[in-house]
Amino acid sequence: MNEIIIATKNAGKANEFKTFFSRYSINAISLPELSQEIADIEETGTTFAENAALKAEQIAEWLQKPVLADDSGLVIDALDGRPGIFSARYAGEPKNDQTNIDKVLHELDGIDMPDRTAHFVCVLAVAIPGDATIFKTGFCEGIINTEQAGVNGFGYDSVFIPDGYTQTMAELSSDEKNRISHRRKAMDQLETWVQTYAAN
Ligand SMILES: O=P(O)(O)OP(=O)(O)OP(=O)(O)OC[C@H]1O[C@@H](n2cnc3c(O)ncnc32)[C@H](O)[C@@H]1O
Ligand SMILES: [Mg+2]
Repeated sequence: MNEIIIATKNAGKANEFKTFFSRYSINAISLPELSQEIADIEETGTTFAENAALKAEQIAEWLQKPVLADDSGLVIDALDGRPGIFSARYAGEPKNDQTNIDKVLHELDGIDMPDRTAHFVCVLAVAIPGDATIFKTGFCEGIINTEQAGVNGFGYDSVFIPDGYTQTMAELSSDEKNRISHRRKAMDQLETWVQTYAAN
């Protein structure tokens, strides 16, 4: 079976990519599954694209193989776009989904539903040794609930209600999330590349 390395240590993301790539009979392999230990890449960029490129290009260089990286995050309008590129570590080190959620809910305290609009962003970078890096972006619009609900997914899913739904992303099945998510939308943009890769 064809393989692709996914430059992530986030198990939630990795599982979503495994599902997406299984449609093309491609085995998506995340960093903790490799036999060699891969050091953390510092996400020093100022945009999702810069951080996605840092992750994909450094690991493609080390492994001399095509590598896909995902840099993603939650952009909340009432917080001037925060946590944005800082989503993973919004409440500081070590990164922790629950303390990040607590911080966001606290900062939105007193803000009514219509003003709690937000969107998830996913930027994918595909780095191929010797080639120009490819970038694709996807969005998922919604609102931040006043309380947490649901246990599926990861990150901020338990407080994010996608537009057109009454449940949080964490109350949706993984199939449903994978149909509407920012990550899925970005993967849809990458479809032509993935089809070519699968055929080789
Ligand atoms: O860098 P890698 O190793 O891929 O893992 P990470 O978790 O640090 O990933 P990012 O740097 O891209 O930060 C993304 C953060 O944005 C949030 N996030 C991204 N996609 C999400 C999703 O589908 N559902 C909920 N939260 C998400 C979540 O807090 C992630 O930790
Ligand atoms: Mg990260």
